Amino acid sequence: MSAARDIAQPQGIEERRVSYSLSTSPTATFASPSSSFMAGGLPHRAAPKQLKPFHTGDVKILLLENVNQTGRDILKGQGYQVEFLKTSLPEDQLIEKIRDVHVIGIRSKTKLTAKVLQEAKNLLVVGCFCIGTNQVDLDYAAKHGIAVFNSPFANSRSVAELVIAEIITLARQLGDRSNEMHRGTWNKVSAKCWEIRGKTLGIVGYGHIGSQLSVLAEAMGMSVIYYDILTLMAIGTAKQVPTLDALLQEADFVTLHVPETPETKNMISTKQFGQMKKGSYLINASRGTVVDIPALINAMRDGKVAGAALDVYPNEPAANGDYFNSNLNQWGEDLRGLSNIILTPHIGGSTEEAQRAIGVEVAEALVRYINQGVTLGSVNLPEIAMRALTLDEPEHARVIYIHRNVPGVLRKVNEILAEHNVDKQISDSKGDIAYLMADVSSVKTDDIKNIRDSLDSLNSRILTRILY
Ligand SMILES: NC(=O)C1=CN([C@@H]2O[C@H](COP(=O)(O)OP(=O)(O)OC[C@H]3O[C@@H](n4cnc5c(N)ncnc54)[C@H](O)[C@@H]3O)[C@@H](O)[C@H]2O)C=CC1
Ligand SMILES: O=C(O)CCC(=O)C(=O)O
Repeated sequence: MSAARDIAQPQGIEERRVSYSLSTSPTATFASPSSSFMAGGLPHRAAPKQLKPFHTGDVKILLLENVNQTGRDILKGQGYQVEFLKTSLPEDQLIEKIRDVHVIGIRSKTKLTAKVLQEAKNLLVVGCFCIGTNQVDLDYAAKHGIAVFNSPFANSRSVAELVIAEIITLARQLGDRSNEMHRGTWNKVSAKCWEIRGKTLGIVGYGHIGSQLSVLAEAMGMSVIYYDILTLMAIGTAKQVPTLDALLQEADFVTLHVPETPETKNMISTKQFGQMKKGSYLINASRGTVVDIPALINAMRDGKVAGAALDVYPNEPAANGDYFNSNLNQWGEDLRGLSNIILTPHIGGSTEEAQRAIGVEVAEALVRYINQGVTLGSVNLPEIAMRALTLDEPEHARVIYIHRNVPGVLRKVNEILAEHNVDKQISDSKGDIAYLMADVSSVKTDDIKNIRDSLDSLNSRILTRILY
């Protein structure tokens, strides 16, 4: 890692607080967290000091995939240079762009693989303006001192509401009836159209979305069962079942809310469709790799599955347009030809409320990390928060040392820091990676340079940042 990854808090820029309308109603407002939270999570009377690193230079941020205005405003408000694009980028263009930036903001489509990240010599931090982080090589990022943040639940309610809409839409074949009417055909039928009251919803993955959905479904008179690799407290009268097979055999509607992992790849395939009740329904708003789509097509053609709603696909286009064709996914035409199938373009989290909240949450996490080194909410580094330095402390510096988690490092670091007054220090590890933060007082520019040079010379070093 090069020392160039120390970046500047541009001087003379005030940290601005922003309020946004993030409502459950169009008129309500939501204020972002208080400044004491911004200052590192602990109440403190003096104004937090604007930290700048040893080497100055403007913070360059690339925001892809139409990150919400709220996030853009917060980052621009800091005086950072923000480049904004509505789409994701193909790998070659991404590599060109990422070389130059300190921060990249993405959603679910941009693949930050090891190949891409190894070109990102200045990259300090990735902001995933979404829940899923499967699109980022988290391990590679951690091993190279690149922090990754996401928004763990700001769009959960939006996904849960979409799924509720889909359950009724499938049960009543609303998609097909609406399409027929659009073509001028009146087709008033009740055969194989059902109420959802009294039916069983099987939720696979009972996390933020699954559990939220459970409450909504019970409120509409459904019975809820769920399967999760963890033993989780049931909400309402929902019941955890011990195996996926047990869930598939009992549920009238199966809905998937698991992350993309090696274990969830093709989790629902021919064998699992075989276990499902005849005439049941499948909903997937998790990740496209979780369902084996050719197997779904067969199960629907056989009548085993009476309807399906898909929001996610193994391959998704980078931008809006006429891209959802057989070039993208070879089974595209077959899927579109089925009856009672709802196909949506990965919009589970696409509501004004969710996108605004995500914009605020992730942008604020990025600002805290850039300006203060605080890792609260990071998905790949240990979570560290320490009271901010304040304007009352003129000759202080914050030392951040990201290192390999091997024996003896703290002794060596503290030998280096021992010549100075360490006001506060904190260290934590996550797997192979450890993160140390120390505030030292009465340091002059030469001291800061010496501290950095000494830390940089340690074998365990991944990244040194000094903010002062
Ligand atoms: N369609 C869309 O726009 C959106 C899709 N998502 C997707 O939904 C997924 C779930 O989101 P959350 O509920 O917020 O995640 P979460 O992390 O809160 O919950 C996921 C649950 O799945 C469980 N799980 C993991 N592996 C499993 C396995 N092999 N079998 C059974 N259970 C397993 C976990 O233990 C956890 O309880 C995200 O990872 C993301 O991929 C999230 C937001 C929007
Ligand atoms: O809104 C997006 O782009 C992605 C939503 C999603 O899948 C997520 O939050 O994980």
